Amino acid sequence: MCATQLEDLFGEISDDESNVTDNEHHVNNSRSKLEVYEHSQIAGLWCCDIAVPPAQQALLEPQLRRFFVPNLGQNQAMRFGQELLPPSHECRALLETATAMLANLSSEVLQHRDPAFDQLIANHYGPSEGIVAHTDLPRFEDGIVIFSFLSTRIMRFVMISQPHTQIDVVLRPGSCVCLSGDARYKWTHALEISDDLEELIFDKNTNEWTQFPKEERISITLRKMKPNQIFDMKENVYCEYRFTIPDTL
Ligand SMILES: O=C(O)CCC(=O)C(=O)O
Ligand SMILES: [Fe+2]
Repeated sequence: MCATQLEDLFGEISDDESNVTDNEHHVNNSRSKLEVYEHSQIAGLWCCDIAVPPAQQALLEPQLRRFFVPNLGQNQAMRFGQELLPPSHECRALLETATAMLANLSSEVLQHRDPAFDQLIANHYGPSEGIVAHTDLPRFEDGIVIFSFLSTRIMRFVMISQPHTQIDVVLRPGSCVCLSGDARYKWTHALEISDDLEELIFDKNTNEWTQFPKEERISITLRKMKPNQIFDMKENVYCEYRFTIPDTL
């Protein structure tokens, strides 16, 4: 997708790099004009702070909420195949952005895979909910894209070979990360499960710690299954990790 097409979908996308620190490996992704950078400490973690501009977040919110039935405790939904999201303008743009994130990866195969994604997991978190440390299952290809909505949360990455190496990545509403290579296979990722009502986040622009209230959060994770994996899904052996609400996986 070219820049103009993405701008048609999402409106004008800023090229302003002024609030980005020097130690991040920057890529001016000419294909999409998304401002994408590789995390300075986690190889293969590609970040985009403004993947979904605020106006589009507002339009997407009611569409994403349809994945969940909160009063039945249904806080997760999975989709497989070609129709992962509702056929709306905003959802199409979301998928295009996710696909554009793959363009940063070094593997040509990952950059051009078709379909780019055939599995979606939508997660709804309350303030005390999270997800335990895990790596995504080997049945998924490399190149996993996670969008964040509604509130800011910290995703903690831990290097598997050196568990004391822990890096907190701030996931703001409208941001997106792509896990590939080391970030996908050599680090676990988690969202803290605790009754704390706030999270402390280090703001690299001001060099100060800020407290963020933990609020409702929705994430959309897009992945591509490895060949011959769909059948296994039906055997209900999908996940090795659990939410705080039992029986969701
Ligand atoms: O909800 C998120 O931000 C992360 C979800 C995740 O890691 C997963 O479903 O494997
Ligand atoms: Fe994950």
